Amino acid sequence: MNDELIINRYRRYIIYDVNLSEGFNLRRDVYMKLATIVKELNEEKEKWILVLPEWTNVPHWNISSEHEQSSKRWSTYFDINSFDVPTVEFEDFVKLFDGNKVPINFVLALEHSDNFIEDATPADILDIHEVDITRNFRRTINGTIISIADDSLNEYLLFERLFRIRVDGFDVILSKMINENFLSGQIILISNAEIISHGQLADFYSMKTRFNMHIERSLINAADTFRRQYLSSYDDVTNSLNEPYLCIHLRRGDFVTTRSNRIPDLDCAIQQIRFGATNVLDVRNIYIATDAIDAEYEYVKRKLEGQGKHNVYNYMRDADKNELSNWSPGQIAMIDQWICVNSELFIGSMDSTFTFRIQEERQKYHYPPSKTFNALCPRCDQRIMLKLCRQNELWNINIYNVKMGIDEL
Ligand SMILES: C[C@@H]1O[C@H](OP(=O)(O)OP(=O)(O)OC[C@H]2O[C@@H](n3cnc4c(=O)[nH]c(N)nc43)[C@H](O)[C@@H]2O)[C@@H](O)[C@H](O)[C@@H]1O
Repeated sequence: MNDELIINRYRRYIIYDVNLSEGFNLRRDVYMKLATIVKELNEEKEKWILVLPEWTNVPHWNISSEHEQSSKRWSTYFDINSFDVPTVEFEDFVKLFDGNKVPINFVLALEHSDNFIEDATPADILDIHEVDITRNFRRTINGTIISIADDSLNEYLLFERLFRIRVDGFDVILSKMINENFLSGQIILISNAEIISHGQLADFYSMKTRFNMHIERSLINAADTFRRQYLSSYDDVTNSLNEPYLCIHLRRGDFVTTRSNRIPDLDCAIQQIRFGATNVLDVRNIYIATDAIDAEYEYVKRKLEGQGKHNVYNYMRDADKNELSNWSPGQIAMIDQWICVNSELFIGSMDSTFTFRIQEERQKYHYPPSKTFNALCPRCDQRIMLKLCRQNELWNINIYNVKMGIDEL
């Protein structure tokens, strides 16, 4: 970090929070939107620093007390020095204020507008209006004021002025709005930041942001060690022991009930995985990243290994128990992701942001789209598969994200 951006309480800061029901991988996406805003703002004279919100109350994570503190920090999952905007972790930011609450000059509380405007301009931002902070923030039992998306911020922040902003606004519009209306503030909180749309998904800023978001080194090392040990996968592809492997992201958990029409049942998944490992790749090793319960995972493994042609692995089930105790659920999820990033062929789960982040990482390392943007088809009924999955007969590499410029198989 150059001198100009040295973190101190006199610089300008953007803090944001996200609806707490959003999971880890969607929140990662929200960071990318905020990073784009900060980059836009930093094209002007002022230098803004992005405060990285703590990973608190992440759904699906059951954090043990041993990992509680570290699991909140971004540096536990990412090499934050690789980020291409100036950032500070929330915990470190708060420390700059010597135990006092941090004064937030403006809270910009985002709300969805009724009309989504495809080509919105700053003039299309509806209803920027100031509201009485005491009436619009809920009060806790002891009378203090809490923020809109994340109650826990109340402990550290002191809110001065609140604006409700009804917008389906793109990242670029928000940076213009801040420049035009809120530059008198030194610290701004954008609440419910998940509402911001990616205005420039394919443009230089956000692709660069994505590509500069490197996974934390010790997680990569753990994944790489596992790859070598169990999957015979080496970064040096000239190594004579190197073998390709298939990676599946088999999303179960809440998707079994909330998205049952978007994921296959286990037998249908097994059918597709077997086809991928035998007909598409002809590989021995299959890695399954999954949030499945043990009984489901064991069933899939038993069926796939039953014919004696394939071996199935999963970090949480196969890694050394001492090593496993080092990691929290979020870190194990990142290890799973990195193993999938490095597979010869990846097949994910529809609608899962966990899958999307793997696909983006693979793009970064130039894996062919045809081996990256695939998802398990929800049904194995041949008629439906033909309709949904664009591939012949039984197999179905589903070109999932055509917008990303995917080639045909
Ligand atoms: C539609 C939305 O989808 C969102 O899920 P989705 O995008 O898959 O992705 P995430 O929001 O990250 O939530 C998935 C979480 O479940 C765990 N998980 C899922 N798949 C795996 C896996 O393969 N390995 C490991 N180790 N962990 C996994 C992990 O903790 C991860 O952060 C949900 O968070 C929302 O509640 C909502 O349902």
